[in-house]
Amino acid sequence: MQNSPLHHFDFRFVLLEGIHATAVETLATSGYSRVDARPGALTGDELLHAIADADFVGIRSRTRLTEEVLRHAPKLLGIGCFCIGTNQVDLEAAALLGIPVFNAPFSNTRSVAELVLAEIVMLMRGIPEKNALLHRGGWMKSASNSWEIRGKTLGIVGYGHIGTQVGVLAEHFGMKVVYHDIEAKLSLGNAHQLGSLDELLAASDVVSLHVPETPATRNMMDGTRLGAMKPGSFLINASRGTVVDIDALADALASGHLLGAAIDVFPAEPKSNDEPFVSPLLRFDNVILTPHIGGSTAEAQANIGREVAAKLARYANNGSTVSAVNFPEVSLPAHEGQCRVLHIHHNVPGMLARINDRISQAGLNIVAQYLQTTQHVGYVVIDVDAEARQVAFDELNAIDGTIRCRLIC
Ligand SMILES: NC(=O)c1ccc[n+]([C@@H]2O[C@H](COP(=O)([O-])OP(=O)(O)OC[C@H]3O[C@@H](n4cnc5c(N)ncnc54)[C@H](O)[C@@H]3O)[C@@H](O)[C@H]2O)c1
Ligand SMILES: O=C(O)[C@H](O)COP(=O)(O)O
Repeated sequence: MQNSPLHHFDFRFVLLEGIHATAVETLATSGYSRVDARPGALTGDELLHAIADADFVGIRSRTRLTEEVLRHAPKLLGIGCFCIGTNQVDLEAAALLGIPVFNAPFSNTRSVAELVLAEIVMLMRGIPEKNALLHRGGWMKSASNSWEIRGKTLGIVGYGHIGTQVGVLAEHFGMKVVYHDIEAKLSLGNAHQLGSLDELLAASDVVSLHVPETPATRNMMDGTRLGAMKPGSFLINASRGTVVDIDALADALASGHLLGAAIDVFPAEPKSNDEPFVSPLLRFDNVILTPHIGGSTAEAQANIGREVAAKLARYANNGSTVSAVNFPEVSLPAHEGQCRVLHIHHNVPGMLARINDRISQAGLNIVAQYLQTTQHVGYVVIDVDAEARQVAFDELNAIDGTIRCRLIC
């Protein structure tokens, strides 16, 4: 990793995956004009080459930033996930390399919730298969397997930002809402938290998944869990593709145990719009397939562009790490008239004493000091008078255990 007192307005931002233009506008407003914005996701050597010289990288859900990839970007100071999910980044490796990761935890949640509501109505009316048949010239005017959603039970798995909104919207349609979450949650409206996932599966006419990708949610909906759903019920997944065993879902649809599904996310997704999509679900007319567009609305993408770009710009020119998902969070005021030294270090015993010894031995006057730690990483921010900046930087940068040191004046 390179530690340097580079002027912060020289930073280079690389934005991949067609991040909304509001990101570039927001960075420009903050004084950053060196922005390389590209349309698609990159992999392999193309990715390494694109980010080799970047100070900041912006991605969405498709770009994998593994430890190996991060090690090929020695200047990298910060990562912006212009989406909710951050599972595509090795968060721990990033933290140990001194790289905070930011995301947009709320901006696209309403878009996902609206899509899920529409899918509940479509599935329970049998619209996907009627629509497919009609496109092939078939006419299936029938009320068989066609229901109002009023009075039916929606089971929400993962009652977070999206799950709660789905619940509220579903109640407006007259649905009964039950949910399962590993945390105790405040129930909105008349929603009712159930003690276990199995209880929820047995009670629900529609199950909608809104959990993050974690080891515990991987294949959470396997053959056994799908079998535990009510006969003739429906499954919706707009969370992460790894949460559902797709082959087991295909079996449950083929046997008629499930009457339909709406799937927006897949275990393997094409890297670009030019790659073909392959799935055992292609043969089912009663499955709504969407290409991971739950959060892809104009409103959501414009808001995400602004939100994450603002977080990156704030970290670049102020050092604030508020809402970083992998890093000690420090909220910093402006530092006009002073210089700010940002010191990221391994969180080992005695580190703060070492920092303060260095500062006092150098006779530096500290105007303000901020500290926050996580299990492995510590982040100290020190404001000093402008004339002391180089000494302060050199002293802190020389401390054993330093991961990264940066000066903002
Ligand atoms: N399809 C899309 O385009 C799209 C858009 C946005 C978000 N997402 C995905 O949707 C998911 C949910 O997003 P969110 O913003 O609501 O997240 P959130 O963090 O606000 O909520 C997730 C909830 O799941 C719960 N949870 C975690 N592990 C669980 C488990 N094993 N069992 C039950 N509950 C568990 C958490 O306690 C939390 O309440 C994420 O995976 C996110 O990446 C997809
Ligand atoms: O995590 C998210 O916010 C969603 O999965 C959307 O991802 P996207 O920005 O790649 O559409």
